Amino acid sequence: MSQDLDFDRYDRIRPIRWTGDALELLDQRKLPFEVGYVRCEDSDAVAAAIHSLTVRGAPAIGIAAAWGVVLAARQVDAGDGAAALGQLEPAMQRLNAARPTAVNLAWALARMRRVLVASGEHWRVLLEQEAQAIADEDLAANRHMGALGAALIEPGSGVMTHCNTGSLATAGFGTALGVIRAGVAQARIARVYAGETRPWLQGARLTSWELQQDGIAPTLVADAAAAHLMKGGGVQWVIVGADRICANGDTANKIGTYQLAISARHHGAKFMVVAPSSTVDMDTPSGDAIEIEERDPGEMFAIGGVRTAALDIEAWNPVFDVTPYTLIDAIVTEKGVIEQPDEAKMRALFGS
Ligand SMILES: CSC[C@@H](O)[C@@H](O)C(=O)COP(=O)(O)O
Repeated sequence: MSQDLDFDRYDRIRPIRWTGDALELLDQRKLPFEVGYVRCEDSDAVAAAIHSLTVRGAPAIGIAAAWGVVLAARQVDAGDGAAALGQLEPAMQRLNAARPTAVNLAWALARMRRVLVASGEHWRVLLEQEAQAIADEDLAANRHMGALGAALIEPGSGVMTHCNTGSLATAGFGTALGVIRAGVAQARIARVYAGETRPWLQGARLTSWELQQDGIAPTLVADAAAAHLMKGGGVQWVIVGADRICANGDTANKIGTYQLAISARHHGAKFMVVAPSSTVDMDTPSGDAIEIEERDPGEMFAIGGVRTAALDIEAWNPVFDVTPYTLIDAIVTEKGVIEQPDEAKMRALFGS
């Protein structure tokens, strides 16, 4: 099925560009009104870009961090990889601290560490090759997951998605949005609803814009409209990405995902999580052990620089939540699909 898709159609947006001497990041704070790249010439600039959401989405921040290590290596004078690792460790720890919830960040840095430990005098070349491999593997995984996820959807279905999980959040094509792209191309999906995703509006600004480039017209809904929409029967599948999938299948994703899962179960809609295996964290037993990022409450007081909240108030701004595995109907990864996930099925596919 995936061979039928013209992937080049979907490969126009690239949030991360390696120029050979710098990392260029599509500035997602300004999309869709300004399309421009921020140039990072050292690893701390990459860490700052990850923290500020200039680059965002679990796979994309892992890829950016890997290139950040390549940039950090420019400041290092070492004869082999093991010696370089000691000098690179502080920069890697600053990259890792940029955002806590998406495991792809730590996963990509662990891959870079492993390459350093195993490499001799050619460690710089091998490090750069590893960063490119992380990006290339992500794109290939997304294309494969698109076909696997779409196959679960009955023709003519309505789907709802949350946040942005497309090319902007990955090396290309997207996770949940990849399934939606494939599903629309195969006429399995007839309607796409995108939740706004307050407070940062990834759905309203990014997903809507990204789907427009493909000629897919999503219907934007307020996050608060989801239950009402599902009650009317307009949604057969909720399809979302993930920032961390635990050993038991509990899944952290953008704040608001959990209430979509509850609402889907209540209304008889199915709930699909789509993520590469780099998002699976078998070392975290359940969602209770995930650190949930809390961002500046100021993000909730204004939209586009215009104050929308009363003055002198307090706000709480957790930016992820955990959906329990019992509310998930399918976890789609490039390694395969787990329906009605639980720890035994997770361990069978991903080992320990
Ligand atoms: C393929 S992206 C999967 C998730 O990273 C995505 O759904 C999400 O929650 C992104 O959050 P963000 O805060 O925009 O980085």
